[in-house]
Parts: sequence; C-alpha cells; structure tokens
Amino acid sequence: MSTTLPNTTLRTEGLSKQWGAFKANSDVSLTFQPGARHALIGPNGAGKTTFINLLTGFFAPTSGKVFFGDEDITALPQHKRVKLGMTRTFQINTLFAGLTVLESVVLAINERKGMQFVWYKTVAQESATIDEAMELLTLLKLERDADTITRSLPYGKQRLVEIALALATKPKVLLLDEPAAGIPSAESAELFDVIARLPREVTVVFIEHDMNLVFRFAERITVLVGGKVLTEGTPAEIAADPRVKEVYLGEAEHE
Ligand SMILES: Nc1ncnc2c1ncn2[C@@H]1O[C@H](COP(=O)(O)OP(=O)(O)OP(=O)(O)O)[C@@H](O)[C@H]1O
Repeated sequence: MSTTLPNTTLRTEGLSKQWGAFKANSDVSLTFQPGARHALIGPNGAGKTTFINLLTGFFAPTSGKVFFGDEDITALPQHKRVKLGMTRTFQINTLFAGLTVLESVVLAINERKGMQFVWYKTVAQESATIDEAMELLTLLKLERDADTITRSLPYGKQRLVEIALALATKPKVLLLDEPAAGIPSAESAELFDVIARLPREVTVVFIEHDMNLVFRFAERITVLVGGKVLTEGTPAEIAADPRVKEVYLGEAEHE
C-alpha cells in the first residue's frame, strides 16, 4: 500500500440531522486528526450510524457542515467523497461473494482506476493490479485465501475482505460501522489486530459496542448520547469520566 498519501483532517461543524421533530444528531462538531484511531461510542440509538451516514454523504444534514481538509464537502455526493479518500465498508454483495477474494479486490482496484467496465478476467492478467491486490491481502493476512470463493470464508474473514475492498479505493479515512458485529470474540480481536496494523496514512473512525475492543484499539473516543456529543478524550479520560459510566450503567439497568 502506498505510504505517500497526504494526510487530511476530517471535521464537522454543528452537524445536525432531524426527521420530523426527532433529532438523531444535534450540533455535532468533531475533528478526526490524520492517522487517528478514533472510536464513536454511545448507547443504542445515540446517533452513531446517522453521523457516519452524514460523513459519507448517504444522508444530507439538516444543518451544519462537513469539511475534508479545507474543502467543504457537505453537498458532495457519496462517490465523489470516495474519490477524495473517504471510504466506508459495505457488506459484500452477491456479485463479490461469488468471486474469489483476489478477483474481488482486483475488481475494486479496477473500479478505482476507472476500468470497471472491462471484463475482470482480462484485467486480472494485468500484473500491476494483481500485485497491488496481493499486497493488500498480505496486509490483511488474507494472502492464503486469495483463491477462495469469498462466500465460503468464515464470517470474520469476509469482514476482512470488506476492509480490503474499502482499502482498494486508497482511502485517507476509513469509516467502520461495527466491523466486528456478529463474529465470535476471538475472531473480532483478530480483526481489530489487523485494523490496528493499517498504515498511519489511513485515519480510522469506528463504531464499536464491545468496550474491550474500544479501549484496546482506540486512541481517541467520542461519546454520543441522544444525538449530541457528551464528551471526547483519550481512553483513560473517557474511562474515568463519571458521566460516561452513568450513561452505560443506565443502559445496563434497562437491559
Ligand atoms: N432514516 C431514518 N428515519 C427516521 N429515523 C431514523 C432514521 N435512521 C435512524 N433513525 C433514528 O435515529 C436514531 C439514531 O439511530 P442511529 O442508528 O444513528 O443510532 P446508533 O447510535 O448507531 O444506534 P445503534 O448503536 O443501536 O446502532 C434512532 O432512534 C433511529 O431510529
């Protein structure tokens, strides 16, 4: 993977999203420093996924702005944000699931290169693309699975393939919405080990419910509650914050 990507700060200013009278995000102003390992946490319904959807352009905000570096990208469509270097993972679709891991990543690289309409078997012969794909698979410890059909991989590895596909876009910022959801805890720790090894050129913003994973891998944590930022800090600061404990204790009591 290239190590020459310029770093860019992703930032929001007073971002709000409202459906009718319901405010899913209220006045969220956050800055994600280049190279950050930044977790978004908060109880169910706190507005974490909504916030990621505002960052990617999947939702338009009711008010507020999103900046990528100096550029105001609030009105930019999703695909243009991907081109700028903001990528989120998507669940592998049916087409990708039926391909081998290597074919899938080659397809994603060709998409980035604007060669998506070229039949993949022809393009796969292009050795530079295959080399790049293998490099990515090695980074994600998937090199031995290159020739395996994606859908026959264990679920945890499929999630890694999704990250490989996102990395094929050469993101500066990788947005992960519960990357370990639904996978056994041993596999989820492995998945986060891989995420932790991603090059620093990639800023990683992730939503995660498992606090063990959050406190092991995040270097910065923002706590959202009721669509608002409750607080932000280092893991040590967040762990020591009585307001955060209260929010989570309150949640545990209701479960
Ligand atoms: N398209 C939508 N229309 C109306 N309400 C929505 C929409 N999307 C989300 N919401 C509501 O906004 C609130 C915040 O949802 P969101 O998914 O952002 O929370 P979350 O913090 O990611 O929750 P979880 O941890 O449970 O995934 C929820 O009450 C949800 O029902």
